[in-house]
Amino acid sequence: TTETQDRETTDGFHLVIDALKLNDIDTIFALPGIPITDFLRIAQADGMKVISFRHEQHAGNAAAAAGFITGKPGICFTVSAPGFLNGLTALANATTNCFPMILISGSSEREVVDLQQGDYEEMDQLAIAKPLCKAAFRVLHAEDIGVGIARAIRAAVSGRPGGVYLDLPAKVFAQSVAKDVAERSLIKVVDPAPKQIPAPEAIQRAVDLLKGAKKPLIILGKGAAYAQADAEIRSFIEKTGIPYLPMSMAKGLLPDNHPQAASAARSYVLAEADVVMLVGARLNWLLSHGKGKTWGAGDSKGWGKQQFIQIDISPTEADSNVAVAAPLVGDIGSAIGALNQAIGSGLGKVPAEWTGAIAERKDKNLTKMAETLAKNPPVMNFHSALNVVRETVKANPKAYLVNEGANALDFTRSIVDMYEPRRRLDVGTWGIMGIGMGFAVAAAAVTGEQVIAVEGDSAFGFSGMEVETICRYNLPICIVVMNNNGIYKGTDVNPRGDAMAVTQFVKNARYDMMMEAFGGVGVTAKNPEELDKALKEAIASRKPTLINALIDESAGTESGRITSLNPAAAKKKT
Ligand SMILES: Cc1ncc(Cc2csc(CCOP(=O)(O)OP(=O)(O)O)c2C)c(N)n1
Ligand SMILES: [Mg+2]
Repeated sequence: TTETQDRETTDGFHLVIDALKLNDIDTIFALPGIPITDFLRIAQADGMKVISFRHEQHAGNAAAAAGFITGKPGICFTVSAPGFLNGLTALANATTNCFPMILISGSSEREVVDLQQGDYEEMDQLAIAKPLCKAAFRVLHAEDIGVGIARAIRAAVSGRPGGVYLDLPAKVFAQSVAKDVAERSLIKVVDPAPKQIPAPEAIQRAVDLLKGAKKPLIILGKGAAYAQADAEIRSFIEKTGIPYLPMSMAKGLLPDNHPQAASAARSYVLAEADVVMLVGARLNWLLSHGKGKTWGAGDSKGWGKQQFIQIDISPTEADSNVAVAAPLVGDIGSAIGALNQAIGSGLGKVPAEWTGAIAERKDKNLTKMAETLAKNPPVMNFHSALNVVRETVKANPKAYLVNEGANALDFTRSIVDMYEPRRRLDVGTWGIMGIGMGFAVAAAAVTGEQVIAVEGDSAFGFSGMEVETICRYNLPICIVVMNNNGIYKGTDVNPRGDAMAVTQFVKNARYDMMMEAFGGVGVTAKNPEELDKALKEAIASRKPTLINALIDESAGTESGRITSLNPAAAKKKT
């Protein structure tokens, strides 16, 4: 109307940017195309950091990792339909990992989609996203963009964090809105992740259980790392003297060489503990569902003797697998803070039989590992290569370590100690391949810190094209491809002999040349000395680097640590 034209106006493009900026969000991970290209150009011109990827899954993974690192929702923008679908894997994985991210996709107009009239990239994206994420919203009027972004932020970070989908039909971007109306429509979200204070009786129940324990154990999950309650957690562990086990992305919450770290005696402590306190750790497949041999039970489905305390922000997590004697519902910072309050200077000494037995097994296992690591076989294997990475991370504790693969994952998790919180980013709850380059770009772009990505050669292949993205933004990322010529190993055989075996790759592939193709540094490392030299140079130069580490192709095992999940393996067991 003339009245609107008379007053100054803004539009949907600018309202999205203003809403993100108002909520201290300054970075967007995206892949341009209809209908978001102009939006991304305007966002970049407006001072937002816009990082364009070569595949939307990796833009989405970057948004998820940014969420885990910062506690603010990472933002991923995609085009409609196929671009949206490519982003969904990252959105679903973020939701499974409880990482806060918002996937914002352009979409076709509702009237065309709802009549299925065959629009360009037509898809009912909102309906498809809903089952795969924590919350999903659509905005049809530019005046509602403020509410849409606010709801998406609050849904992503409040309670148990997760992935949120926000659907923006193309024409919303171009809608004009009177400036004064627009200003009033924006929301700066107040307290998006409110503290959830645990009930005093829940605290007391947990303390009583710990007081009576002869063999207590604390398990730190990635939820404990995400909580950014590092000092509270460290204080509770050191005041009680209770041994602890960090799950992979909780490594570094306390330094992995901490005297109370029990990772080197993992199987012993899980089977023998009598009271186990889970902190932001779910009793899922990664902890054998709290049942069976892992927990000292006779048969595979049996429950162990453990009594569980479970600190989780979700009130419905307890009893998901086995009974939880002391559910402690709340945010981890508040829960651990209240526990620290309740125990004062501590709970009394942990029985020496327990800590002594753990120390004995730790020493034995660490000595065995040191001997293995000291070997320098003629053909570099996972151990001799990862011994170099171990020393490199020890010398650069603030570096981010991205890790995926099977053997490349399992061996790195046990050999490479972490010393700082939230520095290890890996395949998480799903065990998904392909997170590597997206996670690496996010860590480098959001923190400016050096990133070392230890990649199985198969795992690297899922996101390898993003080396161009890494070079384009000149990010301090050093990729170490553990090249053993295949998935799990390179020695598989095709009995017919008429083609490579299904898990094999081109022998001694030159992944390093992929990095050189885009102006980065490519190196082949045939032995630990060459690997060490290349890693040192990459960290000194902070240049995008890919080290093609040639690994003994017979060194791995099928599926690494989870061989038993293969159906054939399970069949043999019956
Ligand atoms: C999206 C997706 N597709 C397939 C798979 C299944 C898988 C698990 S681990 C892995 C790669 C193992 O080979 P890699 O060379 O990376 O490591 P290494 O053992 O050191 O040789 C695959 C394909 C998963 N988890 N996710
Ligand atoms: Mg491999």
